[in-house]
Amino acid sequence: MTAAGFDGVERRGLMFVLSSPSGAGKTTLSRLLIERMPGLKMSVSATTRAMRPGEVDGRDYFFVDKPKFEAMVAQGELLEWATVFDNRYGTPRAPVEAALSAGQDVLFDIDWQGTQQLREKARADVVSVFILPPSAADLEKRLHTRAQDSDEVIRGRMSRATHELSHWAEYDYIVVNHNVDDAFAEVQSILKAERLKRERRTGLTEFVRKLQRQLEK
Ligand SMILES: Nc1ncnc2c1ncn2[C@@H]1O[C@H](COP(=O)(O)OP(=O)(O)OP(=O)(O)O)[C@@H](O)[C@H]1O
Ligand SMILES: Nc1nc2c(ncn2[C@@H]2O[C@H](COP(=O)(O)O)[C@@H](O)[C@H]2O)c(=O)[nH]1
Repeated sequence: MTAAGFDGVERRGLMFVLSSPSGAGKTTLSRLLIERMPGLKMSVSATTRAMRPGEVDGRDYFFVDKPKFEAMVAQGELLEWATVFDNRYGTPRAPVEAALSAGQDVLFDIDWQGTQQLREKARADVVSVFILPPSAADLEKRLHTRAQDSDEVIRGRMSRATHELSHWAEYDYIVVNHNVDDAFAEVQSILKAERLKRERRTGLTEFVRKLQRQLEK
């Protein structure tokens, strides 16, 4: 689970988690992170929810039916899973383990239940960020502007937002998504700083020893 960092110091890969009430901007920020941060791989979840217009199976989600999802759970194929808005969502284990072993960081767009499960499994390697919308009105507007869910689905997501919000204090960082550029810059800074944390830079001792040997010459 180690990778050469950009500066040549080996480090452990990390699991970078974004959570928020539906519509606050996780998907938007995740896409930007994947585009602009080398060494970061998106975890593609499995879900039983219906595909939205424009979504692609295997890119946005693995769309599966309930029996298939239950089989994945039974066979231990999911690192975490939860029921959200009456649908099941879960993180396939194998791609995450493969990415971490290959020295990549992994990005998760999952809810608070999944985040709790990841934390229980790998506390030291999970960095979690909760995204807040600037206001309830903005949140509702964003869900409508996205234009991918029915009014009934949007009402359901808005009524669940309070419960989602109640988990904000479990997260390492809180970002208010007023505008995408600023929120992206903040999330990017968090990832950059976490990549530099001493505890996960397993190659530091060796790196510093080498420096000392050079200095002693
Ligand atoms: N800062 C922002 N200002 C205005 N609109 C935004 C902002 N961030 C995201 N949006 C828009 O809000 C909508 C919802 O964003 P997005 O799909 O990223 O939310 P999400 O948190 O991933 O939602 P879900 O949990 O339902 O998947 C999208 O149409 C997106 O373009
Ligand atoms: N615990 C998990 N939650 C997940 C996963 N994949 C997505 N999600 C969360 O579900 C809701 C709804 O997503 P949507 O795409 O239907 O709008 C959102 O909060 C996601 O973060 C997962 O694998 N595990």
